Amino acid sequence: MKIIDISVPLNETLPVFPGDPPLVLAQQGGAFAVSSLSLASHSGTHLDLPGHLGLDGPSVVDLPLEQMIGPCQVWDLSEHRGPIDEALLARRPEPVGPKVLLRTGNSRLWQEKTFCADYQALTADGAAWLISRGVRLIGIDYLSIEAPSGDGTVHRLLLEAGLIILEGLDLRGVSAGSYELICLPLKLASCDGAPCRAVLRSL
Ligand SMILES: N[C@@H](CC(=O)c1ccccc1NC=O)C(=O)O
Repeated sequence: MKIIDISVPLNETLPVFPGDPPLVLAQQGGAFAVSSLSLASHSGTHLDLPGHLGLDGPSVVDLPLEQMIGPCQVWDLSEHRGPIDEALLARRPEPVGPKVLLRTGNSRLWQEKTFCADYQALTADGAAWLISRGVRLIGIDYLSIEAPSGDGTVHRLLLEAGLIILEGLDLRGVSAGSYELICLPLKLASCDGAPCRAVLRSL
C-alpha cells in the first residue's frame, strides 16, 4: 500500500500568504538541543477554521476525526486555467464524496521561492456547489482557496456551512482517484486554523 505525503516541508524559505507572520526556527545548541519555533496558524499545509473569518465554530480540539480522516477523492484540474467555478465542478462524472482535494496548476507554484498571487482559486458559486453536494472537507494545493482579490465570501460560505478547508497541499505527484486521507492538524485548543501533516493512502 502506497502512502503519499501531500504536506509541504516547513522551513523559513517556504512562501507565506502576504501579511502572515513568517516562520522562524531558532536552533538552540547544547547537550539536549531544543529549538524555538514561531509560525503562523496558516503556515504551509494547514486547516482554515471558522475563527479565520471571525465566525463561531469548532477549533481543532472540537473537530470529529472523521472529518479529517477517511475516504477522499482527488480531482485533477491541473489542465484547467482560470477560476474553479460551478460550471467546471459540475462537469465531474463521479458521485461526490465528503472529502475532495483539488489538484490544480497551483502545485507547480511550490517551485517558486516567493508567494505567487496568480493562483487558481474557487469561486463563490463553486463553493455553493460543493456545499450542496455534501462536501465536508475541501482541499487545494496553494496557500488560499480564495483569490487574493476576494473579500472572504468564499471562505465564509464554506466555513459557515461547516466545511473545513485544507490549504497548502502539494499534489504534484498525485493522480486523480480515490484515496484515504489522513490529515492531522496540531491539536490547538482554540485557534482560527492549524498546521497539518496530511498524507494519502492509496486504496
Ligand atoms: N491566509 C488565508 C487567506 C487570506 O488571508 C486571504 C485570502 C483571499 C483574499 C484575502 C485574504 N486575506 C486578506 O486580505 C488562508 O489561509 O486562507
